[in-house]
Amino acid sequence: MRSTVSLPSETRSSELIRLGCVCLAALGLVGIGPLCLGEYSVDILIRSFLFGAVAVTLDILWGYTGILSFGQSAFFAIGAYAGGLIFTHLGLTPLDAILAVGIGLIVASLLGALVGWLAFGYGVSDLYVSVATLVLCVVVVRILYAGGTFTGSSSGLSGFTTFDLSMPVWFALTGSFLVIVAALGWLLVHSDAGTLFVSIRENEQRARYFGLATGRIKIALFAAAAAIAALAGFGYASYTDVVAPDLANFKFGTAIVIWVALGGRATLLGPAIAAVLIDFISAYLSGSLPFIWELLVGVVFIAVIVVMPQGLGPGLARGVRSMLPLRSVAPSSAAQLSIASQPVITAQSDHGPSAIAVTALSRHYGSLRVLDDISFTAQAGELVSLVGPNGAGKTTLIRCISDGTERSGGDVAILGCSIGRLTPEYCARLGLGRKFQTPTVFEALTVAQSLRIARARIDPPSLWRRADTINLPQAALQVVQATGLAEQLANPVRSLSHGGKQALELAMVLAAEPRVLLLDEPTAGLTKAERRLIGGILVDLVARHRLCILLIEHDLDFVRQISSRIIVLHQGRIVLDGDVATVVGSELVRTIYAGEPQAIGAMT
Ligand SMILES: Nc1ncnc2c1ncn2[C@@H]1O[C@H](COP(=O)(O)OP(=O)(O)OP(=O)(O)O)[C@@H](O)[C@H]1O
Repeated sequence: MRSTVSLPSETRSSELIRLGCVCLAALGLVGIGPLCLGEYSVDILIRSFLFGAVAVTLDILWGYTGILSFGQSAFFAIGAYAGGLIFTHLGLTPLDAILAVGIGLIVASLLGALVGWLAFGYGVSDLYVSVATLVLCVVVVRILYAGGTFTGSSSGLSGFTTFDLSMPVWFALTGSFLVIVAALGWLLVHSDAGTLFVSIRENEQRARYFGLATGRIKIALFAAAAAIAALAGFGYASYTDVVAPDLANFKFGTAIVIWVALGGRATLLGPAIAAVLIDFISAYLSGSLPFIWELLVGVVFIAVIVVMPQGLGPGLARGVRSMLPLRSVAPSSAAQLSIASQPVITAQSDHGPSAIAVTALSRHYGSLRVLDDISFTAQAGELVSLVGPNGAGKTTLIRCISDGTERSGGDVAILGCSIGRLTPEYCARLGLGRKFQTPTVFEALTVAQSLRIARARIDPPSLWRRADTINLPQAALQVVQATGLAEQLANPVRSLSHGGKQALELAMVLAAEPRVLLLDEPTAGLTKAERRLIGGILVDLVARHRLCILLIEHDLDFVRQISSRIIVLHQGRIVLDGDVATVVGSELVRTIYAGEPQAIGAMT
């Protein structure tokens, strides 16, 4: 059975109305700006608006998705040089202009995809992304220097013929560009796809274990951000008719990072405003205080980071909210649960391939052999408990079953398919669900958003819409309802208790509709009643839906009540594999647990 969790939908429409009002107000300001401002201010702001748009792209990358890039300057320069080079060497026909925009967009997005592919390779730390983008800036600057008369080398290109537009028109064009980029960015980050970006920032590993190809998502996002930065760069070259290698410099790249940090990460509007204001003020200061203006900007940056580590945006937003009687977002209690009768977890045949088949599996860290010659199978309709003393290798075994890159030797097959060297997201796509030992959740998301992310592979998220319902399988809904999560759908996950997070992770794993479940101590931290309930749900999943569950538990009483079979692991080897009565009555198990009297008590 699949159930539908309905969420308050009026929130989205009121948000869209507010966005429309803000955009109209911003466009109004852009319209009247040249009438109120002096020529110098208009000149600076035309440039600042373009920088503001680039800051928005970096905020989506860094603030929302956790990708700290210093390379937006390089993409900005690529767009600028595409314009500069075409206008210098070819001319300014409409075809030339289209060619320049096209080349800028294509080169920037392809290079973005390439750098993303290199930077987001698995096993690579987040720091590598920042280093890779710094290197990108250096490489682009060196290429521009090496271009000789073609790129103008260190002097760049200037004085090329460009669009003959008045300052008010440029002001309207670049201002509207900023408003459009910010509005589209807002729609994106407030859509289900935006929630997916935040889930990657919060806990990429968890997202991957839901079968989400986070590397590909980040590459696509990085390439799109590169393209928009290039478009802004093209606008810059077209307006100023000057391009220089400094545009690609990591100094400019770092300035964009500072704008975002000052404006407030993951606020979108904050970085846009900060970029415009700082560039505008800097232009004035650099004229009147040529030797110390950079120092002043640095001091302000440090002061803001110390006083408001989250930047100016969130503080300003709080101030505005406290002054204006804005309607608050509908509370979680407004969410309704309804059930649609539709079979989702299909009953599995007992005659197919084994749900889990592990053959001669080994895992060693250097000379330390943690797992040795592990072989067993588990069928659909079996609840196999994996027990053993601390350090026996239970978690390592689950890791090797759910991630093809983990094991040192042997083979693992899920539902008849060998996982080979598949990474967790592709193992998950074979029908595998994994719950981690400690609650592994998305702290900054709400309970409802977390459940939606767990379903993202099955119900792909929209790039601009936020769904007002979540389809959940019956088992996930049962966990949500029985553990009180249903009343906390709009609450942030970080506000949940340890037990609440445990229950949420289990509900998320079940929401992804796995056919093979790997559960590492799923009831740790739950109350006795909740444990009973979870036990009942697991038994039901196995009995009615013929799922296969491999469960690690230290509470052997719990194990005895729900298991159809028990595997005992000791010092990285399987020492016993049998039904509950055989294992409980085993002298060998008593000996293994000799140091743990409580466990023996529970087994007997
Ligand atoms: N990345 C690693 N590098 C080195 N040794 C590791 C690594 N991961 C696990 N080990 C070692 O492997 C052994 C088994 O660890 P594992 O966590 O699988 O045991 P466990 O049976 O799950 O224990 P527990 O019940 O306490 O969770 C331990 O001795 C541990 O120190």
